[in-house]
Order: sequence, then C-alpha cells, then structure tokens
Amino acid sequence: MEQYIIKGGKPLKGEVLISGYKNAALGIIAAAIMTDETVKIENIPNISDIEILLQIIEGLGAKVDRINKNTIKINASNIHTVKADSDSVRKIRGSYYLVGALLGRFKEAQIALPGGCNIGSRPIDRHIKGFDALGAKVNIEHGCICAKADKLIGTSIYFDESSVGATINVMLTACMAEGQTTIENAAKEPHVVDVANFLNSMGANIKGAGTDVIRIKGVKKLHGSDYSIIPDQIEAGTFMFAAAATNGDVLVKNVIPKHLEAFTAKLLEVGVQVIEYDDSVRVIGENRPGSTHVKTLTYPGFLTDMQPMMTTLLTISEGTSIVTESIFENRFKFADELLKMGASIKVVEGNTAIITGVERLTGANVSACDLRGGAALVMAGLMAEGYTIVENIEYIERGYEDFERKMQKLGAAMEKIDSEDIKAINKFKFKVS
Ligand SMILES: CC(=O)N[C@H]1[C@@H](OP(=O)(O)OP(=O)(O)OC[C@H]2O[C@@H](n3ccc(=O)[nH]c3=O)[C@H](O)[C@@H]2O)O[C@H](CO)[C@@H](O)[C@@H]1O
Ligand SMILES: C=C(OP(=O)(O)O)C(=O)O
Repeated sequence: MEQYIIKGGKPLKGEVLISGYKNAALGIIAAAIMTDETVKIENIPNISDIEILLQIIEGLGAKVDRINKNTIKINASNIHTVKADSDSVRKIRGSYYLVGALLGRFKEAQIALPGGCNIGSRPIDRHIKGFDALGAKVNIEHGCICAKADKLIGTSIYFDESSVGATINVMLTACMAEGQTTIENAAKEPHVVDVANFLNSMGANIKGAGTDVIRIKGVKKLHGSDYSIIPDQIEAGTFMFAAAATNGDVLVKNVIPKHLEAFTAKLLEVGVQVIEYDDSVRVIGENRPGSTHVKTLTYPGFLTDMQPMMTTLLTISEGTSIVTESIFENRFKFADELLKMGASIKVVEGNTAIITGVERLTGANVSACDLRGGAALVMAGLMAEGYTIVENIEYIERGYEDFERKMQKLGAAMEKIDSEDIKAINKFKFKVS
C-alpha cells in the first residue's frame, strides 16, 4: 500500500498550476456520450475517478482516445448497451450522470447506484423525481437505477433543496426531451454552469445555468464539440489553505478567482493576505491565523468540500472557532485523526466542530477516510512539527492530480512511498533531516 510521508514545518513557496475540475469533468464525460459525433475535451484532470468513468463508458461501447495526460477524444457512435453494473460504477459518485445521459439519448438506462465519498447517506430521490417528471418510469432494482421512457416531455421541476447532482442529471435528460423544461431552485455551482456550457457547445439550448432557474429547450440531436474544462476550485482552495497554514507564499495559477471568493473571504478574515489577479491568486501567510466561524452552504457560500481544509487551518488559530457542516451529516471523520496530531477539536451533534487553536500540530500516523478529509490530513502534516504518515491515499488520488509532485515543487518535504519499503522511508528521513 502506498502512503504519503511528510516532514512538516516548511513554508510552501512558489507557483502551482491547477488542473481541470473533477466534478465538472464527470458531468462532461457523461454528456459526451449523448452524441454519435466525436467530442474533444481538454483540461481533463488525470485522476482515478476520471479514469474509472472513462473505463465505464468504454464498457458501454464508447471509444476513448487518450491523446495526452489531459486531453481526450470520445466517440460514442457505437454504444451497444445502456446497462452498467460493475464495482467501478458503484465506486464513484459521477457514474450517476450516465443515467441522465443515456436516458436522454436512448430513453433507457440501467446504472448501478453510485458511490463516492462516505460523508453521509447521499440519497438520489431528487434525481428520480426529476426523471419521473420528464416522463420516465424509474425503479431501484437489484442495486441499479432503472429508468425508461416512451417519450420524454419537458416540464417544470422544483427542487425543495438544491442538489448539484440532480440539477446536472435533469439537465442532461431534459436537453433531449420534447419542449421546454424549467428547473427551479437549481444548484448554482460552477460545475453546473460548465456542464451546461458544454451541452450548449454540442447544440443544446440551456439558459440560466448559474442562477436559481434553468430553462432548457429540448433538441432532437446533439453534435460533436471541442471543449476545455474549468479549473478545479477545490484543488485551488486546497493549495490556498495549505499556503496560508504553512506561512507560505504561493501563486495559485490557472484559476477563476470568482469561484474562490468564499475561500478568499475567509482567509482575509483570519488575517491571511490574498491578492487576486485575472487567472491566479497569491496567498501569503505570515502569522498564526485568527479564529472565525464558518458554515458550509451551497455556492456561492462556503463549499462543503473545502470544510476539512478550513477546519484544519483553524486548528492553529489564535482563539476558538466554530465550523458547522450543513450539507453532509458525516464529514468530520478526519477530525479524529487531527486529534492524534495535537489538535483540539470537539465535534458536537455530528455537524459542528468547536476548534480551540493550539500553537502547533505534531506529526503522527494518520489515515485518510475520504477525499477532502485526506487532503486536509496532508495539509496538517505540512503544518506539523516532525514526521506524518498519511495512509489510505487512494482516497486522495481520486481527486488530486500529481498531488505530491505539486507539493514538492512548492518545497514540501513529502513523498509517496510503499508502506513496506523501510529503505525508502529511511532514505526520505535522511534526505530531509
Ligand atoms: C461528483 C460531485 O459533483 N460531487 C459533489 C456533489 O455531490 P452530490 O451531487 O452528491 O451532492 P448534492 O448537491 O446532490 O447534495 C446536497 C445535499 O442534498 C442531499 N440530496 C441530494 C440529492 C438527492 O436526491 N437527495 C438528497 O437528499 C445530499 O444528501 C446532500 O445533503 O455536490 C456536493 C455538494 O456541493 C459536493 O460535496 C460533491 O463533491
Ligand atoms: C465529495 C466529493 O466527491 P464525490 O461526490 O465524488 O464523492 C468531493 O469531491 O469532495
């Protein structure tokens, strides 16, 4: 098993280039199988979740050309099945977009229930409500979402609570339904907009993505496209917070600063310098951060995916902070690991963390429980005095391209090492001592 070994205490310094957004890429790859023409997608992140989704669509009959590490071509003219029921489908969250895409194009889909991070119960009732409203009959059978329609007819769908996944899934199906669909209380996250822009570049007619109301006029056919995915706001946020937490000075490049505003606002509030440029942000941390209160919300509020990084930064703040997780009920598992590093965090009622800042964290052996919680443990390792080992890094590799190499380029003493390879561990310790 591979693990990260980190020697903390070095400020991150330099420049880091942010990859394409995992959560946008998942929706866009699914959308790409809605046409029989070739689609070229650039800025694809080279991460395991994306490779898994590409293998799943290959299993459906799509041809995927991996042109280089971050560019692919997809041709889905030979899709021979609308059924996917493998462990891979159950492993990632983004496989649920295949339901919306296949239902839109072929009026039928049978896709295993999705996986993704174990951060709460994560039901899909809003997706089903949307497909149902468009005229599909949807059942859960043998662990699969089975959706079938004679005809898909545009309609008005109101989500009583916003959902990124349900909004994108309904958008996928509705763009090939007859007539107009309106999604009210739609999710406004940047990846909803990116998937809508991609569908429009394929000939769909979607207006209002990024606002509460999305209007979709169905079209008969979608065509090929050449598209580049937006930068990953969570990867960018992770490097911003790691720079702040190590008293570093990092230029985070290839970003859309507007997508980072909630993170920037919180960093400024705790005394970190953030300078925005057109497509980069510079983060300079100089002292222990101040304390603050944060509540996770839907975009443009503070994103739940960045909550672990915020919580980790606040472990060394001056004062007491409260972080409230309002989207997922089980997203503080990493906090138990931070306790091993000397943090003082009390999680009450499962969704509120009371953090009393300590002067410093100390390195320890910790284990990633999910993607962002795992990235936060790496950040804690970089902040801590001494050595930290982070196990279960396959969770982190689901969502961060070249994580250790990007950190090394910023001066971090961090390596990916086989846990059995004592020689490599000793060599690392010798090198950084
Ligand atoms: C692949 C992907 O893009 N994952 C992101 C997506 O997940 P995901 O699409 O699963 O998240 P949603 O926005 O759908 O979930 C928001 C909330 O609504 C609930 N809910 C959702 C759908 C539903 O049918 N019923 C229901 O009750 C969820 O349990 C959660 O409490 O958005 C989350 C919220 O920004 C992010 O943390 C994830 O990184
Ligand atoms: C929760 C996340 O991913 P997923 O929805 O794919 O599990 C995430 O990206 O932080």
